[in-house]
Amino acid sequence: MEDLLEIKTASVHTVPLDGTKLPLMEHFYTIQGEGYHTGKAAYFIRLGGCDVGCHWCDVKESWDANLHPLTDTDWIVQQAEQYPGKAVVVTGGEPLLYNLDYLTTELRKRGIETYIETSGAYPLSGLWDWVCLSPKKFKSPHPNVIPHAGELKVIVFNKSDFAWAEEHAAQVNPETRLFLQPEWSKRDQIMPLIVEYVKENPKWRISLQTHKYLNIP
Ligand SMILES: C[S@@+](CC[C@H](N)C(=O)[O-])C[C@H]1O[C@@H](n2cnc3c(N)ncnc32)[C@H](O)[C@@H]1O
Ligand SMILES: Nc1nc2[nH]cc(C(=O)O)c2c(=O)[nH]1
Ligand code: SF4
Ligand SMILES: [Mg+2]
Repeated sequence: MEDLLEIKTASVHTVPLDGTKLPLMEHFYTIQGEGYHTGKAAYFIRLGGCDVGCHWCDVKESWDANLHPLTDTDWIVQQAEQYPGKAVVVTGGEPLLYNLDYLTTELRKRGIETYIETSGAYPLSGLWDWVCLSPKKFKSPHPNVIPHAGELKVIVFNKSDFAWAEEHAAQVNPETRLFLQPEWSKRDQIMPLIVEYVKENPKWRISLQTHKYLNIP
């Protein structure tokens, strides 16, 4: 019994606040599938841990940070450096749970552009060339993230999400690019509504999860 308890206790991460270690779920070089940078080669860093609780989340395996090994940030940066595409997408889970200053500083020193996918549920850390803010009903975005959004990418699960998208569009900068992305499991029902909505409200663009159609990570 005691052994078990010890193992359980030892598996709970204490993530250093200086960002020199991060819980890494997976990392892969692929094509950005969504949003403004769709089609661009990028190295993805997926950090474990999220408490936002979107019922339709397509990476629920990321939620428990303790399942994902605490990894030296220097090692992560070394992996990113090996690829010809000089852009990194930091995602999760919710990457803003962690201090991303060290990770992004080290990436930038090596001439790598830094992009983040975030719900904005926690304050912004890190130096970013592009912030994709995808706000959620389940935990509102932190006010310090909103002005940094290069793009606002709202997931449309039902009709009421259009009005909700407009509420957030009213809060971002006038230059922030606006995207509506169908929730994957509802795409067949929702896509025709998004098409009609964008034709009537052309400040919005459609974002599709193109990597899922291409069968790539
Ligand atoms: C898995 S999340 C991780 C980053 C961050 N937690 C967030 O939600 O922005 C990456 C992107 O996938 C989107 N996403 C997650 N589940 C989805 C689904 N079922 N259909 C469409 N987009 C989804 C999120 O809104 C976000 O833009
Ligand atoms: N190819 C590809 N593009 C993506 N854009 C955002 C993703 C994410 O899960 O954050 C993602 C992803 O998982 N794969
Ligand atoms: S905030 Fe992102 S990672 Fe967290 S549950 Fe929602 S979609 Fe999934
Ligand atoms: Mg994804």
